[in-house]
Amino acid sequence: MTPKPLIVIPVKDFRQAKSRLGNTLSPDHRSALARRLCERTLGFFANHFPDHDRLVVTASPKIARLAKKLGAMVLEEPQADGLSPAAQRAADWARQAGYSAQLLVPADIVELDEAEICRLLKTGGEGPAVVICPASDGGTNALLTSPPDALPFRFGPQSAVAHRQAAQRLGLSCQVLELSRLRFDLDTPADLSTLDALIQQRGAETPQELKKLWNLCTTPHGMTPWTAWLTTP
Ligand SMILES: Nc1nc2c(ncn2[C@@H]2O[C@H](COP(=O)(O)OP(=O)(O)OP(=O)(O)O)[C@@H](O)[C@H]2O)c(=O)[nH]1
Ligand SMILES: O=C(O)[C@H](O)COP(=O)(O)O
Repeated sequence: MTPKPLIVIPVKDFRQAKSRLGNTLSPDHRSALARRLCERTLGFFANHFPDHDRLVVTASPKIARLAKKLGAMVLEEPQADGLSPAAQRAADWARQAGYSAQLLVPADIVELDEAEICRLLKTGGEGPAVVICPASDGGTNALLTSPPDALPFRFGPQSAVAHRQAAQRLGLSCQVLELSRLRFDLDTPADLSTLDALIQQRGAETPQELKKLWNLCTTPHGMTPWTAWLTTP
């Protein structure tokens, strides 16, 4: 058995990603944003958790190449059928490969924090267990399952509650861990406003990476893409 949890990162084709930003960002901006978020996620785990294997689940050959370049293994899915099927596919693979647990993290967290992930990985304990990290919108922004396929995946609206209920129905040890950085993923125009407010609030203390992320949402001319997008014939 491999004692360290497998880090599972599901990534759908960048051109299909961030559809909830479709009325705000142009397709090119959305794709570039999704790619940058994915690169940062893979780079974060490669740099801070090199002793944990990483597995990217994707149907995109382009993302598979990117994942391998950034040190991750790749589990190809025939098509993007949704986050829960992708998570289940990973859990089945992880179980068969001998991993005792898996930590699924979406590739759109704005600020991954090493101390938070260390705390998450230390939670859970022995035996079948689930640790849920809720997103600010009630989703699940990290899910630690031991064994990997300990429970059915219920990603979607209010999935943090759905996962807790599924764990309780199965009599699994279940902890809900609120982590302030991990709660914030970039899905909606309101999340873009939150990112902008975060940058304004931090001012000179703003990490360069956050500024780069924000710059990806604006045109070279400093206009916001929604202006450019709406005025594009
Ligand atoms: N492999 C795989 N990953 C997925 C799939 N659907 C979503 N994801 C990934 O799961 C994470 C959370 O995605 P969502 O926020 O639900 O989807 P999104 O594409 O980022 O945004 P929307 O298109 O607005 O739903 C991201 O890393 C996505 O790339 C899928 O069908 N297959
Ligand atoms: O809980 C979920 O379904 C995933 O984290 C995705 O949620 P999101 O679409 O709100 O990011």
